[in-house]
Amino acid sequence: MTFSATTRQQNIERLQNETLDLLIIGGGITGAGVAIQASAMGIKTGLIEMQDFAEGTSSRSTKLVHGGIRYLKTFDVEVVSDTVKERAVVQHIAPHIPTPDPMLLPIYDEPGATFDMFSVKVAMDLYDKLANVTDPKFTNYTLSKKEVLQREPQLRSENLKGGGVYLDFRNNDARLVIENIKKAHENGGVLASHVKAIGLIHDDNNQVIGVKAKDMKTGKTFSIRAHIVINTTGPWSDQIRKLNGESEFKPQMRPTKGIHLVVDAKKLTVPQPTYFDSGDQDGRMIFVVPRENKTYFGTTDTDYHGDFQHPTVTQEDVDYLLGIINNRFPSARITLDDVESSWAGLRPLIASNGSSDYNGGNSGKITDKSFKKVIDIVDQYENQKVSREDVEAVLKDVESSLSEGKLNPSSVSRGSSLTIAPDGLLTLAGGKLTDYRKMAAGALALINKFLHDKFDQNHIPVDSKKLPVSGGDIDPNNVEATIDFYAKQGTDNGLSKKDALQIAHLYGSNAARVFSLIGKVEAAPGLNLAESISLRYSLDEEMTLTPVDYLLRRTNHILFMRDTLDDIKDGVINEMARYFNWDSATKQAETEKLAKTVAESDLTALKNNNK
Ligand SMILES: Cc1cc2nc3c(=O)[nH]c(=O)nc-3n(C[C@H](O)[C@H](O)[C@H](O)COP(=O)(O)OP(=O)(O)OC[C@H]3O[C@@H](n4cnc5c(N)ncnc54)[C@H](O)[C@@H]3O)c2cc1C
Ligand SMILES: O=P(O)(O)OC[C@H](O)CO
Repeated sequence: MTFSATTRQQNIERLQNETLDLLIIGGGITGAGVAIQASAMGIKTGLIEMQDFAEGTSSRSTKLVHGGIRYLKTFDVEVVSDTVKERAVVQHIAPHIPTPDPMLLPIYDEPGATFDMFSVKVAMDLYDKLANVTDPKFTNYTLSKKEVLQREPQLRSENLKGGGVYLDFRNNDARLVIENIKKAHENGGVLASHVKAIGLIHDDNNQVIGVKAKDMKTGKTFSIRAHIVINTTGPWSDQIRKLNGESEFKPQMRPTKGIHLVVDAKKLTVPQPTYFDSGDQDGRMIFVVPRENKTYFGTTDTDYHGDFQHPTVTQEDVDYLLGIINNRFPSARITLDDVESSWAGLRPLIASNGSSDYNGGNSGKITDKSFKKVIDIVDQYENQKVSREDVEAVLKDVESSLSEGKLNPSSVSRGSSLTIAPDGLLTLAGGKLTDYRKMAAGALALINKFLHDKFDQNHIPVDSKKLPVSGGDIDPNNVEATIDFYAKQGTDNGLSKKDALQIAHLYGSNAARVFSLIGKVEAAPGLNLAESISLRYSLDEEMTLTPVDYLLRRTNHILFMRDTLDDIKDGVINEMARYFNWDSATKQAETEKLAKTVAESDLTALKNNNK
């Protein structure tokens, strides 16, 4: 089903001229999850995303679908319980994306260790129980020190006590977003990338009835009308909430930056995803994950106040991660020059989330000073010396100062929150990518109620656990066999098995649509047939508008296939220039944007500084 640059133009026209039931601001995983469910329920749904879909946090994660076993240590059992159960759900609705891949958790006997051999078994048993993991192929087990070193001989052996192995899933975060977006489009949703909400529109009762929007490609501004508006802008959530001019605006978000570095697997070899304490007693745990023939590792967790659209990797971030990796894998001796690619993203943490709280509650501790303030003001109120408003003012002040006892970023709960502002603006923020479906289901229950109560609409809820994403028409219990089946359509039409499998793994059941281009699409100059049909499909059906969209988010070329990137990038640019009929200035600008993105990814500036 066409979902192209032309569709984008048509959808912008529709957004200007039709009143929606629901407008979603933000096209990361949270917005995409709301869009697929709302559109499937027959709710007239629009979504605007100011960048490319998934260009925010949802393409910059650790690329896992996981329950966060470390959150058990801060007793965030609710987050773990919700997210670990969601792993299997996401794998069922998007079988070609999350892949089960048991995590190895080496245990070191050192101060501040998150787990020891006893507690890791307890945690893994709880983790499996919460997720109802019963398949002996995936239930957890422990390893002796010798067994751990047999698996990962580069690991430091001093103080190593053994390890735990438990099920988690590797993921392609940006692919999960675009497959939700495409399905929402297939369901009748009206979605457009590079459209930014720049203002809220209110009726005479100061209720939000739409947004002022800006086409970021043309600069043209226009209005979009909707009965309900939901803010799913992740780290940007406060910026949207501020648009309604709330006089007593209190920030809700506490964005923290996390970075990842990618090296060749020959430099750092792990047979499976591996997860261990940083060793710095900072509450951090670090992932090391194999991907294609690379290994990536991360992540940091530092409060961030910079440019949300361009979080960058700093020398300090690199030093921190390389220090940890070279301590844990002493023979690897990874240096900055070994880094082939990288990425930086912002967690949309809820500031008031205490370390053991979920859904935006606030079990954070307040200081004695604030506690005394509350007691005094209530005492004065009881003696009719102050008004109720005076009490409310103090309580509001204390609530916002909950971040007084600012938790270490890694102790802040990864829970989500769904809030309604006085003008009716909904905000769905926080959480993890893993529980996007559940977060969206919660929001849809509220949206459906509003549409019923205020607009007399009756939409039958869908079981989102059984709502496959685009490309997800695959037996979740028989993924490899189904992928092989699809790949055969490629080899039957002359593709190599490797190329056919790569397309089938990336596009799932949509691989059939990609292979149907064979015979219609020639191999473009500088590209082989497989890359040419993959690119054409992405241009026609994934609203791919730029080379960066294709090489960074729709495929893994920039992050995990760096060896062949230089061979194909000119072919991609030339084919897109032909497809879009770019003039030379546009082609030059897109070429420069790609070069800038690749230079940022491979840390050229830091490497030059170190010369
Ligand atoms: C380093 C790191 C590692 C992580 N690892 C994992 C992991 O492995 N597994 C996991 O489950 N979770 C992980 N997470 C968490 C997960 O990535 C996030 O919870 C999730 O991606 C947030 O998605 P979102 O849609 O809420 O936000 P985003 O993906 O940021 O989407 C918000 C979108 O809103 C758009 N936007 C902003 N303002 C406007 C506007 N005015 N108009 C229109 N659009 C606008 C932005 O461009 C953006 O695309 C990680 C996060 C980080 C930072
Ligand atoms: O938010 P953290 O600290 O659990 O880190 C995110 C991980 O890298 C994957 O979820």
